Amino acid sequence: MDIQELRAGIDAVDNQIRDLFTQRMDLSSQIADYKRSNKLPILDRTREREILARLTADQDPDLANYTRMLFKTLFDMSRAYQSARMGESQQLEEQIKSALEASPRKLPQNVTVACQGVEGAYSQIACDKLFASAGVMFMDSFEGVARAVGSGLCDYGILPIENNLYGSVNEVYDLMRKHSFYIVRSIKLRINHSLVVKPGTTDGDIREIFSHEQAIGQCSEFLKKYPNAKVTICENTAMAAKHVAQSDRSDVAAICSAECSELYGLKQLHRDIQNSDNNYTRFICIAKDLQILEGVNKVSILFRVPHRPGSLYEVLSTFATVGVNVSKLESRPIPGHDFDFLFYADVDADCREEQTVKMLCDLTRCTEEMTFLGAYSEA
Ligand SMILES: C=C(O[C@@H]1C=C(C(=O)O)C=C[C@H]1O)C(=O)O
Repeated sequence: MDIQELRAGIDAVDNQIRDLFTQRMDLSSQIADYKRSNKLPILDRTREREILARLTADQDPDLANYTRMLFKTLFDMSRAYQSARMGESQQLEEQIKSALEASPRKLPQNVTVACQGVEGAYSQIACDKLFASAGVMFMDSFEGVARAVGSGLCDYGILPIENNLYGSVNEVYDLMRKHSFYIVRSIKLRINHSLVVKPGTTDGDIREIFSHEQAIGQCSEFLKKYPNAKVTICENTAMAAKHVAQSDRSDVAAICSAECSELYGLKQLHRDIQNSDNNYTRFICIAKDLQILEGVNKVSILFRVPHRPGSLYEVLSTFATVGVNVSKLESRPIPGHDFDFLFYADVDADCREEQTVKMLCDLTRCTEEMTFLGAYSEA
């Protein structure tokens, strides 16, 4: 057969592919309508896997790889079509616009704020800096804080998100996907830790040291001076201090703040024991509904991109196109999904600007999943 005939064959096949593609996209769009009415997510990975398995089952293995590539691209396009149909980006735009009109200018003061731990926790110190006269409710866990805000029990919640020496508080990042809340403010707190004991306990007595794992990590150099002491992780530094204060033992110590030491009647045996003086923890203040307060200059999002070359690049280039700096990019594995990751990004952008809203809408189109976590300023 000569090349002209072969190409005529390809043209005929292409016409069929084009018509079948149109038909497929039309069906996909109808599925989008069904999903919208039934509140179902766009992505159905199980269904996609089933399609790939069925189509490649009796194919030559070499060709099966190409079939997989072709259909993964078709799925991407089909989901993008569904998301445009469902108006995800339009919903986001409207949500931001109505929050800009309805939000208070500043954080209201006579409110209830959920903090993890007990009196004296660093979260409470962060809370005191943000709210002059808030009622604080202490929760057992970070998840408890997220739940208290989600259920409306508390107006706001404070959660630690990262430390510049020890890194991210992974549990809090994981909560952002599990619970629905928005970041409305963030605050950077300088952290100075002390080794505290009950009055009378001396360095030579110490056999066990209690603290939160972040504080233990931040004081790892100092802890080398106590090779014989067991290090025990607690939920919170304030809980560690309370535990030491209430213990009958005189061979225990805690790592916590100076404020906490005073609160529980303990003695600071050593101050400023963190590995570096440049030790900061960022806390986020969360609310159930989106609130965009005055002076916002940061935006946080959570997203997932498909497993194909260039998909993360596409997201990053969306930021680059509008000249937006990415101040943090974190990835977290998705529980139950092998080697599937979620990305969390903090970007320096002003949500009151049209181009930021447009950028966020563009992101809903080039990601498989994208959640707007809030627009806020950092103190
Ligand atoms: C069309 C659907 O939505 C998505 C797209 C799919 C496709 O194009 O075949 C399959 C699964 C979903 O991720 C569907 O749920 O069937």
